[in-house]
Amino acid sequence: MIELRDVSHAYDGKTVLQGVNLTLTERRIGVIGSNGSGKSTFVRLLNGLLLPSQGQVLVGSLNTREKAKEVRRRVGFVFQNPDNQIVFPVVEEDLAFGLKNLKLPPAEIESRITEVLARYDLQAFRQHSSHLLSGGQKQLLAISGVLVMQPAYVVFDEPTTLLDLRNRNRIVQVIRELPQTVVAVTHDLDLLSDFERVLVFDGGRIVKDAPPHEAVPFYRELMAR
Ligand SMILES: Nc1ncnc2c1ncn2[C@@H]1O[C@H](COP(=O)(O)OP(=O)(O)OP(=O)(O)O)[C@@H](O)[C@H]1O
Repeated sequence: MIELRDVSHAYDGKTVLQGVNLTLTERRIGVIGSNGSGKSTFVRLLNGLLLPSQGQVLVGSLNTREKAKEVRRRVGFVFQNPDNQIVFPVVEEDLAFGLKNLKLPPAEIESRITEVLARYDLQAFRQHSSHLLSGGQKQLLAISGVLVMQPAYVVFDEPTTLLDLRNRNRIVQVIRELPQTVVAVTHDLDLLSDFERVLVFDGGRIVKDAPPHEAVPFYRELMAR
């Protein structure tokens, strides 16, 4: 469970998120809203990438303000652009980085990397240059880098925006199959069809919190005004 208690956030004195009180227990939670409505700010608060200017964010019993490292281990974050996430020049090294930081035994590191590469059909790319992968493969590698850490939650910030339709469909399938709790910011409304809960942001506030069959039409109407 992730809980936000009276959370607000400001950048340089300008409030962009206000009065957010939420308990997130569902397995699939979507976040939609216009450009600049506060979606990315909201999801960055969930894993302690950002700390709230006011209020508290709790992941289980962990306060993001006090337990940043533990929170980040439990809440993985996949950025819109995999180039911002892929750090190492070789696929295998990129996947091993976080695991080595955890000081896991080499055999455990090896088995986690082998498993995730097999899961996403990337075995042939193990020794490949990570930055020479295709856009879709890079997004899979970025997701793999998060999954090897075995987080309980995975947050996606616009995971399909940069992808062509085939790769977009692949990533949608990957998200569907994840056993983890997923929170996804998206402008790709079809992605949300099987989600349980959708939060609609407008001007830094949540203006609708409902299942997709209610929240998506509400958002379409809001954008048509
Ligand atoms: N690091 C920052 N410093 C200052 N202002 C910021 C920063 N990040 C975001 N903002 C501002 O905060 C507001 C909310 O931005 P945020 O990125 O959370 O919105 P968003 O809903 O994710 O938008 P988009 O759909 O365009 O990605 C915007 O006005 C944005 O310009």
